[in-house]
Amino acid sequence: TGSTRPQRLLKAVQKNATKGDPQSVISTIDHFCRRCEWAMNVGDEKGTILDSVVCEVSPGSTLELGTYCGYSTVRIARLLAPGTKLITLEFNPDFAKVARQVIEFAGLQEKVLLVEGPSGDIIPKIKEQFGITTFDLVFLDHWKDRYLPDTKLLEECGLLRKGSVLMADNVICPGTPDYLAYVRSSPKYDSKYFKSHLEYTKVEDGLEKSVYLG
Ligand SMILES: O=C(NC/C=C/[C@H]1OC[C@H](O)[C@@H]1O)c1cc([N+](=O)[O-])cc(O)c1O
Ligand SMILES: [Mg+2]
Repeated sequence: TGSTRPQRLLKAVQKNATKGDPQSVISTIDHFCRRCEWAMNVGDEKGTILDSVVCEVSPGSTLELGTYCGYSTVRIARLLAPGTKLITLEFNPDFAKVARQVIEFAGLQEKVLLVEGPSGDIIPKIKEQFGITTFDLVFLDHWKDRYLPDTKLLEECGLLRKGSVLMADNVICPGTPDYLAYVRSSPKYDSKYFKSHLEYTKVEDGLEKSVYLG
């Protein structure tokens, strides 16, 4: 049977990027998505905004929801300080298989813990299983109807602290209306919209940065 898009994206990385060079992996994926096949990576325009927030927060502990092919995993992990880690959750085993290879090709496997399974099941186990107290940064990029329930779950599990930053992709396209209404109206959050475009297109999309106030 034929290959899948994630597999073709991985082949492009293995062929064109430089092993151990995260920037070349990022550039190769962006080129592949612009010139060959669109794929749902956060992309270079929103990625630059995400980079600036990662650098500002300089997180000791980071959670990513929705790994897909590992593009944003590489973007974030390349900016993390030595000794700090990123936990990324992916439900789809085929995506996880590709992502592991992309992350390894970038040479970032020591900074990344990829956990396969449904976020709703994994989040309540994170404290005990991975020795995390709270997350300094959370990047939400998984199923759009899971952003709100998983955010409430993070609160309930005591995984957020005063100042924890949530960065949410796709708040306009495909859209996460219930999540957006929640973080923009709740007194527990200070929320700000970074207007941009859907990856590799001219369609409006953006990132919502929400600081947990405790
Ligand atoms: O569904 C999106 N992301 C959620 C990913 C869902 C898949 O990955 C996690 C889960 O295994 C599921 O199979 C998405 C969709 C678009 N889009 O334009 O359709 C753009 C984006 O940036 C997106 O993150
Ligand atoms: Mg996305």
